[in-house]
Amino acid sequence: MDSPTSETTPPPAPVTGPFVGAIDEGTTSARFIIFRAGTDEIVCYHQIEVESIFQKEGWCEQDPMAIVNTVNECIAGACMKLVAVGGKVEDIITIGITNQRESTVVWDRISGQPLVNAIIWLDNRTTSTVEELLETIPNNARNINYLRPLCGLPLSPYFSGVKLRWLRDNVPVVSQAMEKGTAMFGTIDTWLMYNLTGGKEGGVHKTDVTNASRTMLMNIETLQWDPNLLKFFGLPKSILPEICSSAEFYGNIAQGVLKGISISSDLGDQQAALVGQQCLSKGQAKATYGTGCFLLYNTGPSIVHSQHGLLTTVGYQLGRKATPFYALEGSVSIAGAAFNWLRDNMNIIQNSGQIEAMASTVDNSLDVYFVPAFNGLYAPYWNQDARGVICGLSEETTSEHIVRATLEAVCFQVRDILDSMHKDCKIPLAKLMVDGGMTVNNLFLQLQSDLVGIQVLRAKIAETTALGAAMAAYKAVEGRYSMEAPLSKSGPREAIKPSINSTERNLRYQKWKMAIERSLNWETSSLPQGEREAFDGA
Ligand SMILES: Nc1ncnc2c1ncn2[C@@H]1O[C@H](COP(=O)(O)OP(=O)(O)O)[C@@H](O)[C@H]1O
Ligand SMILES: O=P(O)(O)OC[C@H](O)CO
Repeated sequence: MDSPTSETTPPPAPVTGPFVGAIDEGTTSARFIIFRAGTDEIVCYHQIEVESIFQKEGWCEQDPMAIVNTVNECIAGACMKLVAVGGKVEDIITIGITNQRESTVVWDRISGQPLVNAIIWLDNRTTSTVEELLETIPNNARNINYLRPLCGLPLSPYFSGVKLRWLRDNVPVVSQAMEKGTAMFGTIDTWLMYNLTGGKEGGVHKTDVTNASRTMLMNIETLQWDPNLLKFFGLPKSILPEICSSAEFYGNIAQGVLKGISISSDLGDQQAALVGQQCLSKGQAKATYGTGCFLLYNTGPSIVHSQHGLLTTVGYQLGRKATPFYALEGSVSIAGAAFNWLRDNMNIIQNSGQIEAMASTVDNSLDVYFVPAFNGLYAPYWNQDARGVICGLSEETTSEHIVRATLEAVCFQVRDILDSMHKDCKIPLAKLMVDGGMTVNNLFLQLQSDLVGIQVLRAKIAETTALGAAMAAYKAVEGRYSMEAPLSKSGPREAIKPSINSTERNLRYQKWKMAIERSLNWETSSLPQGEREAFDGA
């Protein structure tokens, strides 16, 4: 006999297409998300963590085949869920790719197999490569900004060109393959796309302007590989992928559940979030808080060269003939990753679900300041010799204060970047769109608003990065997608306003700057003169 509820509640209607899929391959996890086409409505998704390998101090690698397998598992998992709710996989009209940027893969053209593990963007092994490259700059200038006019970036271990040069100099199997012309280079988008479209059996070798703009090898004006940059790094052009726009036909998927479906977009994850957040006009900015934190400010079609430590990067180019939009970027290498460290190395937390509750048990951080400069400091300092410090410890300090200071560290780093953006762009930012894994934390967003003194607007959906890739893919296929107003299933953005006064804010920021001073140039082979004498005399 039917229960009363089954008489009154009809079974849910099966979901109907068309759909657009997005692969989001982040540093911590990969996911495949299926959106209802032309909207921000998530129909289903599947997410799996990706393991990082730490072989030596400062090194961070991932297994390229594990990345491909994880993405394939995510695709299969999400498609199963789609079918379970009555949707049809053949109604996925196209997919897009978005990815952790700068991470570097080199593989063999004949076998299609990786020659080494992927060097992840966070990896710091190339500090000595940067030193060597600085020595080659004319007139003994040793200027980290020497290449900025060409590529918009300072010389730093962060970028793919430096990692590739390290591989050439240190891994014989890579240098030999480069010489023989059998090596292929790609960032994670390129590697995934090559595998999805057939691998050694005709897989495409392409990237997009946003990912290419993070290699130090692409000319920021021509959007092509630059012969002078290739000469500086001593790298052959034959290993590089073709640079395409962020929204166009890339190729068809060769096998698996999505066989025959096209790939129509490719964007670095931070640029995809800029699109997904609808920051499509000059002057709009967003911050994404994941493993790292990345603040991008849309500068429209103009290239703005930062005088204050920010990066000039391509924001997006939505179609072969579309005007490229540029962005100023402030990159913070350690944001959510600091909590992974508190969990895995310090045992202070067991999972990220505890962070907000723990930090809320105390009213403040009790004057504790944590600079998590594990692999140097990125924007605006670009100090590869900085290392982490925790200052202001007292007998009263508890784990809760340290957890709260870790949240505040991310907020202060964003203040550093906003101050630089203000100096570069002259106009102070009135509000900041935010997204990413850390933004589920309400206390964190309040602290962010308090410590920078502006309104923070939480994204309507958590998956803005994937949404940006899906929007770009749909635009490539349909052309008519209204980027300014996607059909939105969710309400207005939640606004968080500052709750402390500027005197308190500025006082706390001064303390942060003192903590920063203590972290800079820590990694040094020789002690400064005065300190060495004091030590010798002891
Ligand atoms: N409630 C939380 N509070 C603070 N940080 C969090 C919270 N939940 C997750 N995180 C952090 O967010 C990061 C994961 O965010 P995500 O956007 O998925 O990263 P990615 O795109 O880099 O893979 C992790 O480093 C984790 O420590
Ligand atoms: O993995 P995420 O989301 O922190 O992003 C990594 C960045 O793309 C690195 O530049």
